[in-house]
Amino acid sequence: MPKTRATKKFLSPPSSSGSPPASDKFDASDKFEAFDWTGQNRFIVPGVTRIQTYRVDPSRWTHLTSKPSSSLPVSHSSGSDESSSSSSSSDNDAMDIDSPTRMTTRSMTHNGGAHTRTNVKGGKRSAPPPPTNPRPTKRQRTAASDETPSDSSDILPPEALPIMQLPRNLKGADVFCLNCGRTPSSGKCNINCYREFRNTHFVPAESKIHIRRTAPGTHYTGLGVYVNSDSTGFREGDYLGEYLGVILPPGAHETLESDYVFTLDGVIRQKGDEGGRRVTRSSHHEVAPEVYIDAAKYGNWTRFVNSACSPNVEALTEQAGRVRMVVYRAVRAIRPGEQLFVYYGKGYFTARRLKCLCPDDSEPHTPPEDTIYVGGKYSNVDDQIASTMQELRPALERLKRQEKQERERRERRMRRHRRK
Ligand SMILES: C[S@@+](CC[C@H](N)C(=O)[O-])C[C@H]1O[C@@H](n2cnc3c(N)ncnc32)[C@H](O)[C@@H]1O
Repeated sequence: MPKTRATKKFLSPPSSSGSPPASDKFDASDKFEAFDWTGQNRFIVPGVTRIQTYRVDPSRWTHLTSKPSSSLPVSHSSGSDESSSSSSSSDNDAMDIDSPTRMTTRSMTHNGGAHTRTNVKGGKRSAPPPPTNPRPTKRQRTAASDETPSDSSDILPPEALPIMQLPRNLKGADVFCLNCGRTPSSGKCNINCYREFRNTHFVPAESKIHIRRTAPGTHYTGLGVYVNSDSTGFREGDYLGEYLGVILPPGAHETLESDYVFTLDGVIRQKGDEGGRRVTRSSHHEVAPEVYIDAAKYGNWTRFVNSACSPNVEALTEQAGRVRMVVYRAVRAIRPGEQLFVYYGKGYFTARRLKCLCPDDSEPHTPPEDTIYVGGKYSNVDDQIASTMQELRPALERLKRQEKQERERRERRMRRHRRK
């Protein structure tokens, strides 16, 4: 089965997201509407019963950020003792993931990225280092804090980027649907593969987790995701959930001041296949652009997963059917009471002039240099890119050979035709 990592990349300018929320009380009047993950009521989750996505109520958002901090009702031990702090949390302090009316967040803006899986056999993917964003303009800052959903012109149609048209001549062992094992281009693998993949591979993580404030003080990282103490926890390799959000058009992330943007690495595709629709016929192939999933305004519980230098969760890009998705998967068994952590990478923190406050270190610290967390270990970003390119090369060369053969066949046919 081909596997690719998604690299979580964080691209945004510094944010002040380290400060505690102004209010830590959640009540039933906090309204959170369920949306599909594009915000356009169209996307692909039908048939998946436990998926819940939320739009954070804009007025609540403003309310939270404009009010001065109130005292915290429950104190948690900080940093390394995350699991014990989690189990000591009171009900008031926790939001059950199944209770959207109690869910809330702080007004943070940031950009992220994900590890990538590709559809190329053995293809392990890592993303190039994130571009450094310019300081946002006033207009950009205003747009980022705008309470209304992004202008619809900013949002690609749901079928656009996550449903990538795969190169038709990547065949046989090259391209698999992770669900059915068929080649998407065979026509037999379709959107149902995505649904089935979710239904069969994902554990019902939503029923095992809750979101609550992390330990106040030095290691305060806002809200975090914890495994319920009365649950069985997760096993290594469990698929926990999909990173949901608004799909941004290429380049849009550069102007956004969002702390929630995940990057889905590009895949090889046929030139002209834009957003899963064949636009022109062309014999050229290219690596499809990265896709950005912004969970600042639309998303699910995965947006609350904090970063740690030794994470227990990894972000992968999976391909099921023609759908690519960023998924969170447990890299080790995760016990009840533990907080879920994914590794954001150093770039995230340096771009925001933040120190990592993860429990792996008793002091605020800078995460490991230029690394991404792939396959249970840290790897140098450049090495990962090089090895990814190395892995892609045979597939690209095969494509070129196939194109050449096809061209020659066509020319022979034409010649025969002319002779007649
Ligand atoms: C994707 S959000 C995670 C959820 C967030 N804690 C919240 O309350 O919405 C990323 C933000 O959480 C905080 N954060 C997460 N991990 C952190 C860490 N290891 N050190 C410091 N801040 C962290 C930062 O403020 C960061 O911008």
